[in-house]
Amino acid sequence: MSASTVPVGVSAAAVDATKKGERVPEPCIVVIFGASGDLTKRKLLPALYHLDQSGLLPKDFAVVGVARRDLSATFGPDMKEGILKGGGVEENDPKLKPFMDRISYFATEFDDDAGFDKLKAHLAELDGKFNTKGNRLFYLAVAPEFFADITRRLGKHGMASPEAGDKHWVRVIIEKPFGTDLESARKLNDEINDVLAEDQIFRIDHYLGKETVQNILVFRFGNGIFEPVWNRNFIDHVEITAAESIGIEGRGPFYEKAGAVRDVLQNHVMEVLSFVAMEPPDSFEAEAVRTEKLKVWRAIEGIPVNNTVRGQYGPGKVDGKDVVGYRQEDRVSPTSSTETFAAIRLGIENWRWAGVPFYLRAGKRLAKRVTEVTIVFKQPPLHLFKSNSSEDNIAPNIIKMRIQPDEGISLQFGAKVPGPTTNLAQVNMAFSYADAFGKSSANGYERLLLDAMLGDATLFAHRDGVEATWALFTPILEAWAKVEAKHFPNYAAGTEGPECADELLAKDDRKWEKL
Ligand SMILES: NC(=O)C1=CN([C@@H]2O[C@H](COP(=O)(O)OP(=O)(O)OC[C@H]3O[C@@H](n4cnc5c(N)ncnc54)[C@H](OP(=O)(O)O)[C@@H]3O)[C@@H](O)[C@H]2O)C=CC1
Ligand SMILES: O=C1O[C@H](COP(=O)(O)O)[C@@H](O)[C@H](O)[C@H]1O
Repeated sequence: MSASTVPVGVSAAAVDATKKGERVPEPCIVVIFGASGDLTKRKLLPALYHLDQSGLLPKDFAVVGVARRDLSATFGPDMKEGILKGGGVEENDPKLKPFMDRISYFATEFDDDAGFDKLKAHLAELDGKFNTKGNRLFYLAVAPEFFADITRRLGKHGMASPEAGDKHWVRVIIEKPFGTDLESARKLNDEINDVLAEDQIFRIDHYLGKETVQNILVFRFGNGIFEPVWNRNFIDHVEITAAESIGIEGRGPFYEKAGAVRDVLQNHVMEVLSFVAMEPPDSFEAEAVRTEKLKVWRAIEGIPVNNTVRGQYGPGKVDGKDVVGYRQEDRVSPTSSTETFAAIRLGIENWRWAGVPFYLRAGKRLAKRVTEVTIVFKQPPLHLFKSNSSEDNIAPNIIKMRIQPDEGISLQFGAKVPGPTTNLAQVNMAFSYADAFGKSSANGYERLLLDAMLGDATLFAHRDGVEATWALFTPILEAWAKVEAKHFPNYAAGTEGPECADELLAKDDRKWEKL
């Protein structure tokens, strides 16, 4: 298959590796708990389909969706619709029917022991039909309160480890949020480790599946020119933004308990931060990468609450349309104190980063969807040239790593304006993923599902890492919980966020990048 015929959603390199036999998983059944949910339909099934389309799934393979309602009649068509819409797939794609034929639905309550016994028997039957050899990848695409219970039941009903003497494997992918604070994360880790060995557990953060997030490591460690300046001697400060223009998309009960810190900052943004700040690992193996990430999180000094701000959106306009405020969203309290925006300033106390502030922000219903890392460099020691604009003289060099949308990397630098005087203006050198490699409809789950089937945990969270990030955010959440958010709502939907976020940077004489 040439690069131009690689199906959307999967990289040409992955397909090449498969052709060489390097990355084809063993036969297996993927069992998705929460199969009637939003995540399964919008992300997981399209991702599995992209893998199948590219020949990255084993020939002997099946998917079983598990949820409580009897959906046997509607599950197939419903999932097919998800694949067509979410996967950029044509209805007449010849690979669609054979893929759909390998998907089935199984109804049980998650606390029904008889249901789990029947599920075990059902999977054994499918092993016979699809030659899947007893290998299982369980995916817990369910609300966090079910993670421990389902795992316990898998153990109780003999599904958490391969049958005695078998060479087969059982792995479990667990969705986020992994706990709601340090104590609950520790408890959850203990409960899950009671049943599963650490190498069976795949705590997923779909940001790590994004090509542009992985590319942070490639940019830094796969090139010779960036790493020498990637430190406190050259970098003034770092900004990481995860801004969304969408609201809570009908997930009121979930979001009321979560908020921007638990939903995005503690996990997605901290994962990105670890890639930006970590030391080069000894190898690109799970243990080595996780060790370096953990060192970053552990080197972060406690974040004082006055280095944090929170916000909640009120009514406003997004993309020219009126939208309601958070407190008016379906199944949200009209007096809710849940933050839909959070920003923090933190410092990493190690040799590389001492004295360099990192500013992180995440929020919903902002002016634009943009996830981006901005590295702002120090000024040259002397300004020799005049600028065409008053701003340019003080404009620093900036590397922007755009995670989404318009994925790419740009470098801002000063250039001579053509003409008889030596004046300077800021220009951009830009790399665009779409221009270089073509557009992709991958959603981040393709790579992670494939890695889990292969038993490669490099891009998954380890228990120590989850606890280290919770240790940083738990005191903030506790402090916020003690003080009523009387100022909520404090930003209008469709804007740059609350004023207090600007004030956080103004204290340091800095400004956020405009969204
Ligand atoms: N949606 C997203 O974009 C993202 C979601 N996540 C995480 O993924 C997980 C799932 O999210 P999402 O798909 O949105 O959730 P949904 O609420 O859409 O789906 C929940 C699923 O769990 C099933 N379920 C709930 N209670 C029971 C029960 N007692 N017995 C059996 N089945 C039950 C539901 O089945 P039924 O329909 O039969 O009630 C449904 O299939 C969450 O942890 C979330 O944080 C992470 C990143 C993004
Ligand atoms: O985990 C989550 O992530 C999404 C944002 O993911 P993205 O890939 O679209 O950037 C967020 O909308 C959601 O609230 C959160 O649960």
